[in-house]
Amino acid sequence: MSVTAKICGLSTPETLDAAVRGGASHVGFVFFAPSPRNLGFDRAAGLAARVPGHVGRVGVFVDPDNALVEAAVAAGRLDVLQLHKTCAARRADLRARFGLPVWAAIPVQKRADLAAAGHIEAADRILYDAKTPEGAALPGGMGLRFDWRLLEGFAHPLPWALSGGLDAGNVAEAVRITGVRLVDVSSGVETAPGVKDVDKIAAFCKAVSQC
Ligand SMILES: O=C(O)c1ccccc1N[C@@H]1O[C@H](COP(=O)(O)O)[C@@H](O)[C@H]1O
Repeated sequence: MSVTAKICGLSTPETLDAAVRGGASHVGFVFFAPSPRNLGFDRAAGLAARVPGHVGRVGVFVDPDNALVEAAVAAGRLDVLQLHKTCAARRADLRARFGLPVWAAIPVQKRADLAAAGHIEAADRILYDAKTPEGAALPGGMGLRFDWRLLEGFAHPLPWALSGGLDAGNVAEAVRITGVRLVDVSSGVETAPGVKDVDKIAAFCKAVSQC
């Protein structure tokens, strides 16, 4: 079975096109004001229009209110809600309200963090992401990774994806260790926070295609 990629935090037509050209299965649009990748609705609409039908548009949110999600879903023509720091009750509400699948981010640093997956509710996919430091401005998108060996042999209760510190040079190892089939990258295809790079996107997609 092949491995697919989500390229997250896209904000320009050139880099979005590079992700599509590279064969990404998903593209990610961030709607979180403190992020250097935060998208305005007009820009999101322009990018969304370039995404072909076979590529999923994922909106990335941090405990969002309904108004934000409503505007983002409309502008970004979202297919998926990726929710960070959002409790199960709120995930259930958003899933029902917008009729979209929910990816629940689980921050991982140590084995005990995986317990959250065991009793996950109101999620269609788990996204195991590296835990960012206490007090960090972002719950993801900081290029941090966790020990992938924690996922070795883990009984995943749902479809799942892996993110956190992936790049073209390490994604094959992450796939080999964890067996993941959907990898998610942001910082690893950037030259600076929020600045995506066409060549790095191409290299990441190529590395994933060879897994
Ligand atoms: O990318 C962001 O700015 C961001 C903001 C708020 C929540 C999540 C965010 N990004 C997600 O973080 C992971 C991993 O990113 P990285 O490759 O380590 O930089 C990915 O799932 C992004 O969707």
